[in-house]
Amino acid sequence: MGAGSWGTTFAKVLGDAAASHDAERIIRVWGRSPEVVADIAGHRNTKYLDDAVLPECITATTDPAEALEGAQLVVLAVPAQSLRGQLAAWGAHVPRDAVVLSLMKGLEIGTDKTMSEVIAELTGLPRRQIAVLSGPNLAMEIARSQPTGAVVACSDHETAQWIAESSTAPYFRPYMSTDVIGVEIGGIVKNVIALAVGMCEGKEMGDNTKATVITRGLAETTRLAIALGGDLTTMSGLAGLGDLVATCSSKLSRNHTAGRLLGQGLSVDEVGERMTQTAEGIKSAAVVLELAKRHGVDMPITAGVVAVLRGQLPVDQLEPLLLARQLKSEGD
Ligand SMILES: NC(=O)c1ccc[n+]([C@@H]2O[C@H](COP(=O)([O-])OP(=O)(O)OC[C@H]3O[C@@H](n4cnc5c(N)ncnc54)[C@H](O)[C@@H]3O)[C@@H](O)[C@H]2O)c1
Ligand SMILES: O=P(O)(O)OC[C@H](O)CO
Repeated sequence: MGAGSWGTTFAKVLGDAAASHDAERIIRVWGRSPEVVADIAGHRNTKYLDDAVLPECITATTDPAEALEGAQLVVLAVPAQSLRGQLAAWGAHVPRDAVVLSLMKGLEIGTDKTMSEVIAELTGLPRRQIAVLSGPNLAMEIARSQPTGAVVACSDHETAQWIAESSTAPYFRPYMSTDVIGVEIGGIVKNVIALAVGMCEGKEMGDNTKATVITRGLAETTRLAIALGGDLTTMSGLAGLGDLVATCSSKLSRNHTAGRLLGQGLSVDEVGERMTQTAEGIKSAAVVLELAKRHGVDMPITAGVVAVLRGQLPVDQLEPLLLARQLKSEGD
C-alpha cells in the first residue's frame, strides 16, 4: 500500500525473494496515481525509480479493496502523517488474519504514536500480527539490487521469521528482532540527525564535525529508545547505527538533502518546494522532541533541528548552541 520509492522497491524485493526460491507469489501494489499504477503494470516506476525493472509477478491497482483482497502480508509505505487517514479509508479491507508490516519511519503529529501503534489502534489487530521493517535501506540502491541488510521486528518471533524468510532476496538480508519500539525509534530519529548532518554539509563543515553529530545523535537516539523500553543492542545494529550512517552519508537521502539545503540558507518553505519525495524528519522532529520531553530525555541535537525548522534559530547559530553546552561524561 503506497507506490512511492520504498513501497515499489519493497514489492521488487518480495518478487525477487520468491523467484530466488522458485516460489509462486502474487504481489499487488496499491497507488493513488493512475499514471504510476499504469507504469508499474508495465514493470517500471519511472517517476520514483528511474529505469529499474520490476518482477513479472507484480501488478498494480488504484483500488485498495482489490489490492488487499485475500492478502496474507499487507505492507504499508505511505507518508507517516497520512497513515491514519489512509487506514480510516481502507483499513476495513485488511483481512483479519493478515500480517501488517510497516516500512514507515515517522511519528504521528498530535498523538506522538509510532506507526505500529497507529496500525494497532485503527485495525484492532493484535500486536503479534503487526511488524516493522527498518535498516540502511535507501530505496534507489535496493531497486538497483545493491546488497543490504535490514531488521524485521515483531513481538512474535515466528511472525518476524516468516516475514524475514519471505523477503530474503539475493541482495536483501533481513535479521529478526522482537524490539519493535527500538527498531521504530532508530528509523524515526535518524531522519532528524540526518537533517543536522545535512546542515553541517550545507555549511561546508568537515568530516570530524559530521562524525561528531552522527555519534552524539546515536547517543540521544539510544537514550530515547531505552526510555521507551527499547534494547541497547538494537541501537548498535542495522536499524540504529546502520541506518544512521547510511542516511547521514548518502546524497540519495531526502532528509540529508533537506538538511543540506537548509544549511545553504534556504528557508523551510523553500526546501519544501524543492522536495518531490517524503522527508519524514521535517515533520517528525518536533514530535520526537515532544516525546523525549514527556519521558525526561535530553535530545540537544533534535532540539536544535526543531528550533531551525520552526524558524526560531538561524542555522548559523546551531553550532555555537551545541558547542556551548555544559561539559559532561561521554556515557551520560
Ligand atoms: N525511500 C526510501 O529510501 C525509504 C527507505 C526506508 C523507509 N522509507 C519510509 O517509507 C515511507 C514512504 O516513503 P517513500 O520513500 O516511499 O515516499 P515517496 O515520497 O517516495 O512516496 C510516497 C507515496 O505515498 C503517496 N502519498 C503521498 N501523500 C499521500 C497521502 N496523503 N495519502 C496516501 N498516499 C500518499 C505518494 O503518492 C507516493 O506514492 C516513509 O515513511 C519513509 O521514511 C523510505
Ligand atoms: O531518503 P531518506 O532520508 O528518507 O532515507 C531513506 C531510508 O530511510 C534510508 O534507510
